[in-house]
Amino acid sequence: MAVLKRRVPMHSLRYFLSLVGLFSKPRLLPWYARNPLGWSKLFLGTVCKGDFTHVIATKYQKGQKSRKKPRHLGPVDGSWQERLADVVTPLWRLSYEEQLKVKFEAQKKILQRLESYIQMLNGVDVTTAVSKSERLSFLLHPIIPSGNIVCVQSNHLKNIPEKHTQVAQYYEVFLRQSPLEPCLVFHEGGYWRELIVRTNSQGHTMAIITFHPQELSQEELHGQKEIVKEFFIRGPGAACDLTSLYFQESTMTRCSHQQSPFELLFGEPYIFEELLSLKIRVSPDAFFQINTAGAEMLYRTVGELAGVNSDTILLDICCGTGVIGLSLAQHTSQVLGIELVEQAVEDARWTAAFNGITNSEFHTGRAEKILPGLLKSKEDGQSIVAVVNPARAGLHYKVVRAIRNCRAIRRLVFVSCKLHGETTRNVIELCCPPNPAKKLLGEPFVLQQAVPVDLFPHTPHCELVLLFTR
Ligand SMILES: C[S@@+](CC[C@H](N)C(=O)[O-])C[C@H]1O[C@@H](n2cnc3c(N)ncnc32)[C@H](O)[C@@H]1O
Repeated sequence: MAVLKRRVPMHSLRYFLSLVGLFSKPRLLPWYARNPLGWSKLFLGTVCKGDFTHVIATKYQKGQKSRKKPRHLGPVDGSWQERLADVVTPLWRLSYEEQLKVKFEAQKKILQRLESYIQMLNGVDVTTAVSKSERLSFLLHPIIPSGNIVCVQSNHLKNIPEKHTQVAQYYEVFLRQSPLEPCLVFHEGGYWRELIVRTNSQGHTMAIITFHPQELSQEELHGQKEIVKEFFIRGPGAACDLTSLYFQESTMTRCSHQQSPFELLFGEPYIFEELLSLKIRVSPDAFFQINTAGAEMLYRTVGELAGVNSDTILLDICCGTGVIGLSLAQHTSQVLGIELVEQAVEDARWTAAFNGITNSEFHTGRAEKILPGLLKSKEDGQSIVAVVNPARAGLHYKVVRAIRNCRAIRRLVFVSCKLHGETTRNVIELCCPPNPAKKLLGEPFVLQQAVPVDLFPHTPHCELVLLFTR
């Protein structure tokens, strides 16, 4: 059995005791464009060609004849370890310089397609030589490398810290001795589901176990919690020296704290991180960037592009634990944060109070519900800078519409972890000519600058910071 990380989530590393990931189809990545057509065709994945695994495998196995082998009997190309590395960290064979080049070109291609589409919407003839050229009308900065590349040898995957590997390995020991089956495929039963490990720069470690209770009684469930707690306090797992162990009983694939509470089995309830001179509190349900040094580079970039001053109201939409707004609070008149996850908002309020920040206000709930009303109450001529940092699903169209129709917002910083699908639609709706049918009435934004920031070395993921003004 191997301990695998199945995907690269934004806020933590999850481990699954399953080889399922290795058999999944190669995922297509959006870096190869064909002809620019409609935006949905352009950006929704249908025009992608190839994937990193394929490209790298081709590069390294030229001249080798392909052999057919049954998929379940053993590795076809290279060792299992290499295949796993190809799936989880497809760029691992490239030098870091080469990785940055690949990522920069990928971001540039996406921006070129986006720009020509926006030009087309605005009536520019995209067949002319200038618009067909590779030049962009806005400033695309060189990619900012990850601040701190940590290449720890842990299960041979370069993006997993040693501590995470250690906790995952002890969890595996625990699972092997448990009479209850692990839950490998959600709908196929089993109890022990995911392990999420979070570490901070001081080495404090929070582990969160999600567990499917199946038919267990409350008493039996209590018994299991005691057993796993004992394993990590006094049993072999004590070697991990966990700062906290959380347990979430979960009958859905994903549950918020409200749906099913994170129960602290032992230790400290929070983990703290030092970033941009702030001490930040992080709860188990709150998002936090996985690469703190890289995140600092990202937030500095956002701060520079936001260009706030003491008269500015800074809107931090999808603010998580509030780091972006709070790191700029002293340069603004007020910070207004909106965030869906209640624990993250509580963290943001705690962080503001602990760091002596008194000009911030955080709202819990969906941005699409809160923002329109919040903007109405601020229509007194004061300039507003908006920063949006949505999850991969992008912003709800009501958020885009509220921003677009608020005259006080002349400057917008959009942090995208994946300029794709809905996020591309967001950008188009921010920049297209006024469209009464869609209630997009305000002046269009113009993309001025784009800065790719690499938070995820060895993987194809890259953050992109976009500055729009009007
Ligand atoms: C990529 S994270 C960014 C968080 C924060 N800016 C940071 O850097 O830590 C996206 C955040 O958006 C929140 N979110 C998702 N959907 C939302 C919605 N409809 N309204 C408000 N926040 C939402 C998530 O809970 C998550 O905290």
